[in-house]
This record gives sequence, structure tokens and C-alpha cells, in this order.
Amino acid sequence: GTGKVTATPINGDVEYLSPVNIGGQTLNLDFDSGSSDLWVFNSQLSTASQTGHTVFNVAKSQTLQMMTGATYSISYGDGSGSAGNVGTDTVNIGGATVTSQAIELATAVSASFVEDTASNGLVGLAFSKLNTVKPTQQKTFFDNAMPNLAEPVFTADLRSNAVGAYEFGAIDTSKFNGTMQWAAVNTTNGFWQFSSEKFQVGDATPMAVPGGQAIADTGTTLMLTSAAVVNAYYANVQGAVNDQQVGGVTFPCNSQLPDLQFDVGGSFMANVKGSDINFAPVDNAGTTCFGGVQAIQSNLQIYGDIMFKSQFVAFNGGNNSIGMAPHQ
Ligand SMILES: Cc1cc(CN)n(C)n1
Repeated sequence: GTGKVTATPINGDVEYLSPVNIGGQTLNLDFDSGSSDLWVFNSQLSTASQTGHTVFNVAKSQTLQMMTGATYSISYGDGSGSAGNVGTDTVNIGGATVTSQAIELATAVSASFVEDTASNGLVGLAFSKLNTVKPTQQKTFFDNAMPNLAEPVFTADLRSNAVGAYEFGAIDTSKFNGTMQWAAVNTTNGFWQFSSEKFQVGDATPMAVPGGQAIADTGTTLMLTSAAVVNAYYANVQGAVNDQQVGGVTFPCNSQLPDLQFDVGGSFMANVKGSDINFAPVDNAGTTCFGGVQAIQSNLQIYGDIMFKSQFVAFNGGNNSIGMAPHQ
């Protein structure tokens, strides 16, 4: 079968939320190709933590079965996290259904999750080896669904300030331009990881990347790469400054940002539109804007939603490859 759900941008494309049916209850969740736990806000949480959220009511599901002695605890690159117990239930994502999916039920969530009332949990879509359930590690929705999918794939069609889609089991060729190009994924670290050794602005000299590896991460808002690449890119932008106060590079909102090409698997260069690199204003007047490409100190670069807004991406769990093509 196949399944398709909307991916709705929240608060200026900070995250994208999709409806998921769990045991008959529908919650808006954040699909995260950079982690491997499916966890939800639920009726076990303190009233304070539940405030503003749609929670999964553990008493109301006819099909929820608690997994005795199982717990989870996860923390993310941005310092957020959650922990709790575990059950299994039927999960239906736009028609793709798994009857016994591990549902991780938060009993504690970090402040940033409580404050983010649009999101009621995450659906981890990286590799199951990263799943945090103990004593028995659990499989992701995609791993469980794959045998029954028409094709062992899911795609991310994320749009700038517009509703996009996640689809399981099919690649909708009407959603992208030209031929999709594919690269090998290295699953050793449990991510959708591929080699990405260089960036290029226009026809300038390509910039090398330390470590030369990147992950495709729908759960990260920005595109995070080396400081050297970030500085070289924004050197093309009049008035760009690295503003410690704000926490990264800003520039005048009316800047003409150049496109940025990045290497995928050593086999092709994919493009990020300059317009997508203008992430958001930092001041009320909308004079100064925050860059969508920012620096991290890591040999593993993180290509988040800024990249997905320019590229339609297919994740192939059958042969562990990643496909990209410019959105239609
Ligand atoms: C909640 C969450 C998910 C991710 C990316 N995997 N981050 C950085 N934060």
C-alpha cells in the first residue's frame, strides 16, 4: 500500500507537522528523519505539561497494549528531550498502517516541547538502530511499514510557507523537475548519511567541507555546515554579520542571496535557492534577517528543512539510498 499526509509549516517554517492516527486518535506530529523514536504527548503527562497540546488518551484506545518494563529516553541536538514508557498500537499515516507499532508515551518532556503547542510528538524516520527503547529496542514506523509498501520508500515534499506532503510507498514524479538523482547512504551511524565534500556558490571555486559527511534531517529547521563554508557563503552578501547576540549570521532582509550548491555522494550537486536561505526577520521592522545556513562544530553536517524547501527528497530503505530533485 501507500500512505500520504500533509506537511504543514508552523511558525515561519520552524517545523512541519503531519496528522497521524494512533489507536483511533489523530495527533499532529513532527516527522524527523534524524531520529528513530515515535513518541507522543499523552494523558500520563502532568496537566502542566499537557497544557495547549492534543494528547493521546491512553484510556481511550481499544488497541493500546502496554509493553511491561519498557522505557525510553531521548535527547536531541537542540537540547530538547523526552522520556517515558512504551506500548504498542495501530498507527495509520495517510493510509499506510502498522498494527503493532511501538508508541513511546512521554511521562516527561523538556520545556521547549511544552511551549511548542503545535507539536504533540515526533515520528522518527531514521534507522531503527538509533531507537532508545530499553530493554528491547523497537522499530520505526517506516521499518515496520516497509514490507507492505508498494515501494520501500518515503518522500519529503516540504515547502516554504506552504503545505507539502510526506508519502510512504511511492515517489510522485509530478512533484519534482527533471530526473531524480541518487546517492548511497552510509547507515553506520543510524542516519540518512551521505558524503558531501564540497559547496559551491555560482561558478566560484568550490569550498571543501571537513569530514565531508552530511545527514538529511527533516527534524532540524536550518542547514548546518562548517564555519568556513558559512563565512565563504555570506562573504557574497553585503552587510552580512555573525551576530553573537542573535546566535548566528544575519543580513539585510532585502539582500539578494546567491544560490548554494552542495555535493551529494560525490555524484551530483544539488541546489539550495538563495531565497530559501533567507530564514526569518530577527527584528519587528523586518530589516535584519537570520540566515538559513548556519555553522556547527561537527564533522557531520546537518541538512535540515532549508535544504528540503529546495529539494524534493526520496528515502529508499530497500537499497539505502537517497534521491533528490528540485521541487516542481
Ligand atoms: C526535536 C528535535 C529533532 C531534531 C532533529 N533530529 N532536533 C534538532 N530537535
